[in-house]
Amino acid sequence: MRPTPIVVEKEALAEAGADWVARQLVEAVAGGQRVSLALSGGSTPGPVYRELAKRDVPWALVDFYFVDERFVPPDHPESNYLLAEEALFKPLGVPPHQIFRMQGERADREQAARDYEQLLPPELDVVVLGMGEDGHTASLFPGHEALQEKERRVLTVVGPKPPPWRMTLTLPVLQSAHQVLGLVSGAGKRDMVRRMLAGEDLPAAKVEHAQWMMDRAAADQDK
Ligand SMILES: O=C(O)[C@H](O)[C@@H](O)[C@H](O)[C@H](O)COP(=O)(O)O
Repeated sequence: MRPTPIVVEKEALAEAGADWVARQLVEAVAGGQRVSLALSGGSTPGPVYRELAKRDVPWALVDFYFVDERFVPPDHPESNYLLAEEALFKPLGVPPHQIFRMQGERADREQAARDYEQLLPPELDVVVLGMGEDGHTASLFPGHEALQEKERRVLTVVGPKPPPWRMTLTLPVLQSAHQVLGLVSGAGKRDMVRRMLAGEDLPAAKVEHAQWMMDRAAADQDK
């Protein structure tokens, strides 16, 4: 399914993004059933989440998941959980049982990913994605083998964007989601958006940088 671009002024992105997510959530819970919302990290979604926290949504029916997480503790400045906690969970007073956190603090990264797979619903209802200047989304980087994964629903990866070690939903999960919002802001991403909308293959994401990150991650692991 091809994405439908919605172009707004940068200052209007938070409002437009919050309106879109709130609308999907309200429609999804119409019959009183629970709805799943999966959140990305990075710098773009924070203002959207803060605006979303002001919207009139039956939040008691929303279960919060994560698109990806860096392998850092949940109180680390680079944690995607911390971003969502400060912008959304705390303002809304979301109870812990509605939050399905990727456990980035765990030493056994592979087991943490497999455990998260068990928490995921068969299909996610609403997913918020970002996009890097290299075209990555979630922690799925152009040229990375994780993009070829067809079976696993959650993988650990080493990415070229630090922090290196991450846990990420895979394409099958993102592609089976009912509603997906891609939040993209900044002139530096314009060409990547154009290439993506044109269906072009994106160039591999700075593999040498990724190699450096892998070497460092391996060295960290050996400590
Ligand atoms: O954990 C992450 O880094 C995000 O999930 C990632 O996929 C993000 O959406 C892009 O890197 C864009 O990040 P910015 O919004 O900071 O440009």
